[in-house]
Amino acid sequence: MESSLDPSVPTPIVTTHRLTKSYGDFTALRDCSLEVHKGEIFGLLGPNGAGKTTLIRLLLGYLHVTSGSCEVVGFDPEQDSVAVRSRVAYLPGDARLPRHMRGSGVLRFFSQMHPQGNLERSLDVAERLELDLSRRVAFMSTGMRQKLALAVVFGPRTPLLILDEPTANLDPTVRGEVLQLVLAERDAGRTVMFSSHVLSEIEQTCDRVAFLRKGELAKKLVMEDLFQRHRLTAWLPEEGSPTTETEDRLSQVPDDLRNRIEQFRIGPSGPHGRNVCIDTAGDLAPTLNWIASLNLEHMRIEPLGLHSVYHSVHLGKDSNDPKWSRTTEVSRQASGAAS
Ligand SMILES: Nc1ncnc2c1ncn2[C@@H]1O[C@H](COP(=O)(O)OP(=O)(O)OP(=O)(O)O)[C@@H](O)[C@H]1O
Repeated sequence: MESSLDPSVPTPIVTTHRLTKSYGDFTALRDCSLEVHKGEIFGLLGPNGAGKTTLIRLLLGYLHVTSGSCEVVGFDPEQDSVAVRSRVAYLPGDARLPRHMRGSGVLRFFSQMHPQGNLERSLDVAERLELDLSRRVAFMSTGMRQKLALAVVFGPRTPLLILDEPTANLDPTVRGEVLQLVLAERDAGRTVMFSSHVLSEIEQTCDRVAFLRKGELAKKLVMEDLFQRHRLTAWLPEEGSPTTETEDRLSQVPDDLRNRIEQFRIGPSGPHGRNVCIDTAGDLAPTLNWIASLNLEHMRIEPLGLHSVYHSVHLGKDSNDPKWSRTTEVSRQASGAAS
C-alpha cells in the first residue's frame, strides 16, 4: 500500500477487491470492492444479515476468504492476521468478556494483552462513560458490558479502529458520548470504520458510507454530497389561482436547473391543492429563485438525509453508481402520471 505525497489524494488503509465469502451454497458477501481512507470515519450500513460483520471479520482474518482479496494497514489478513490485529482495535458485535473478573481487572488484562495497550486511556474512557469498574462482569447489565468493551477497545493507540455496532444497548446520553469518542479518534488522525443501524449516528459522524444489501455493496456515499440534497414540498393551490399555468411552468424546469433537480412530482389533489415535491442536489439558491417565481404555498425544505437513501437501497431501487442516480421526471408526462 503506497501513500501519496499529495495530501489531497486519500491514502487507503483498507482495500478490498471483489472480496467474497461463501458458506457452502450461501454467499454472505459477494464481490465487495471498497477503500477506506486514512483519517476518515467510514460507516457500514445495511439491514440485518446484509454481510457487515462478515466483511469486518474477513478484514481481521477471523474468516477465510472464498475469493477476492483485501489489505488492511498494509497486510493481507489471511496471510498475516497477527500483524493486522496488532494494528487494529476491534469491537465485536458480541463482545465476550471474562465474567468472573471485575471491570478494572478486565481493563488491566486487555491493556497487557494488546501490544499497544494503554490502561490509563481505558480507565479514562470508562470514567467518561460513567462505568462502575468495581463490579464483576457477571453482574453487569448489557449496557455496562458494552461500556466496558468500549473502554477496552478505545485503549490501544492503533491506526485503525473497527467497531461493530458500538452504540448497541446504550442509552441516548452514552451513545452521544461514544460518538464524541469516535470523532476525537479521527481528530487525532486515526481511522474509524463502524457499523450501525442508527442512521442519525452515521449522519453525525461518518465521512463516507457503504451500504450492503444481501451480501452486495449496493451503494457508496460521500456524506458531504448527502448534506447537499434537499426535499422541497409545497402546495399548488387549485382554487382562485391559475393552476394549469403554474403546473406548466413547474414541469418546464429551466435548463440551468435540470442537473440540480433529481426528482419532481405533482401529486393528486388534497385539502390545500396539489402536493408538489422536488428533490434537489447542490446549491439550493438557484432552485429557490425559480420556485419563488411560481405560485406555490406552504413551502417546506428539509435535508433529504440518510433515511431516504437507506430505504431506496434497502428496497433495491438504487444502482451501484457511487453518484446519485438521477431519476429526473421533469416533463409533462410526470405531472400527468401523478394526477
Ligand atoms: N457461519 C455461518 N454459516 C452460515 N451462514 C452464516 C454464517 N455466519 C453468517 N452467516 C450468514 O451470513 C449472512 C450475513 O451475516 P452478517 O452477520 O455478516 O450480517 P450483518 O450485516 O452483520 O447482520 P446484523 O446487522 O444482523 O448484525 C447472514 O445471512 C448470516 O445468516
